[in-house]
Amino acid sequence: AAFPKNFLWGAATAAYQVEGAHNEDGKGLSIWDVFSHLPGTTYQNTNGDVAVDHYHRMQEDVALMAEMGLQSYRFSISWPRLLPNGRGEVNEAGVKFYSDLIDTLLAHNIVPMITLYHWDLPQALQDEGGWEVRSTALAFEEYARLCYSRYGDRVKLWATFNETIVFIGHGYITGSHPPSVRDPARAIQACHQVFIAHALAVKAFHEMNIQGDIGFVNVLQPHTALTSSPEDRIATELADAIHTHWLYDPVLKGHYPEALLAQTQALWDVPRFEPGDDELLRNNICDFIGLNYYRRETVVANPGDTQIASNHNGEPNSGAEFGFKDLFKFVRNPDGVYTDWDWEIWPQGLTDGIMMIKERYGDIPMYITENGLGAKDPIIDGEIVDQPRIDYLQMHIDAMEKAMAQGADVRGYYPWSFIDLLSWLNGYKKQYGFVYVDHQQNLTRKRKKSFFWYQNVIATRGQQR
Ligand SMILES: C[C@@]1(C(=O)O)OC[C@H]2O[C@@H](O)[C@H](O)[C@@H](O)[C@H]2O1
Repeated sequence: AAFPKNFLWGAATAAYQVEGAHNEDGKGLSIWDVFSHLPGTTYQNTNGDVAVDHYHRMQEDVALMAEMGLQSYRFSISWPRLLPNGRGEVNEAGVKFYSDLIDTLLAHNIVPMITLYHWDLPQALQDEGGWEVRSTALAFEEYARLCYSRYGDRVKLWATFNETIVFIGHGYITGSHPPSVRDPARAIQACHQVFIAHALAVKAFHEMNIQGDIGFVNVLQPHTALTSSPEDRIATELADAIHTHWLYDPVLKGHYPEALLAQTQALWDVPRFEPGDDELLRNNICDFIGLNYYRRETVVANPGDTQIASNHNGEPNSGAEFGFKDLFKFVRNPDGVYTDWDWEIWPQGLTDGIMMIKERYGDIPMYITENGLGAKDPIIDGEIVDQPRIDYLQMHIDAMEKAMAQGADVRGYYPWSFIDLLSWLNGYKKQYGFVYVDHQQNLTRKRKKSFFWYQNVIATRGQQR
């Protein structure tokens, strides 16, 4: 099945990982600006102070996107760049940066897709309690309304949050992300406030009559039991319930999965609802779902403690799998093929995952908002020969096409990432980009082999790959 004419061939980034200029032109600090400066929190003490300096090189970077023929670009807005204190006073220089980015994209016929929250909460709001308190959700609505009012005339594709499982899971369960809490009950309550923030932003989107679509971006993570034992099968069902049903149902069905909700409220009396929360969730369903696919996980029952997997490089495996005490944990599939960061390469999981979402949520429009290979790319005679990335992406485009042939309404593909960027915990060794950044040469950009490969995929609308 050829890809439809209006299918969007894109690529993705996130503000904290590319922009730098962490305290320039009036920007406030985010929790990542603060956390990454704490000793030992990130690999090699890397941080986003400069990142790959996209803030000062935006025109050059968009020109590279245009040269590639990119039809869409998914980026996130740094909340504290617009609202240094999280709410109230607007930093007009920050508003202008994204307005210029949007105008430059449109001038090159590149469709912008905005992610409002890609983990960089204003530190000022964290100081008030962060995602655990309702006032942060209200501040998020104010921030969303500001973005709609300033960019809603030109941007048609909006997503509220990126990967709750990562910023809540690592922020409140493993503690490897800010605010470094390890308490599942607090995690569930924080996650509830995020769902409310999302619903308030969707409600505002409708009230302001913004022309376009608004959605949510989650990790798409199929689970396979290591053995057919009852324990492993139950553990796998629990992994599906927590990683998929709990995180997708509130934004696609408008409520939590009942059985699991009863368990969390019996166990920890969370999530605690405020009056009106039910209606907010029920009345603000997404127009689309963004799916970030990287890997499948193999599951066993977990008699032990919560674990954090790390890769065999010994680095903290950002986005690392974690087990839930006495519930389930992820283990290596003995027959699996793995990346250097211990993520199983399993393209069939993209087909299966898309069809699982279609099965559970019906004909919801979907975008593959992230998919990519994190690797240390080979450099041969000065050329970045990232053939493993080309092979990975080609297999996953095939897998996506298979799901579309089975009737899934997939509307775009955004490989992670347009350009090599700062990995939250893994510094710069873990590269994902079509464009290389030379940290020994003042962050000079260099086209990788995959840049030209993807240029041709786009030019042939997916026929050649
Ligand atoms: C944890 C990790 C990684 O570093 O590999 O997973 C894949 C990708 O997901 C994105 O949402 C993050 O913004 C980006 O930094 C990457 O993060």
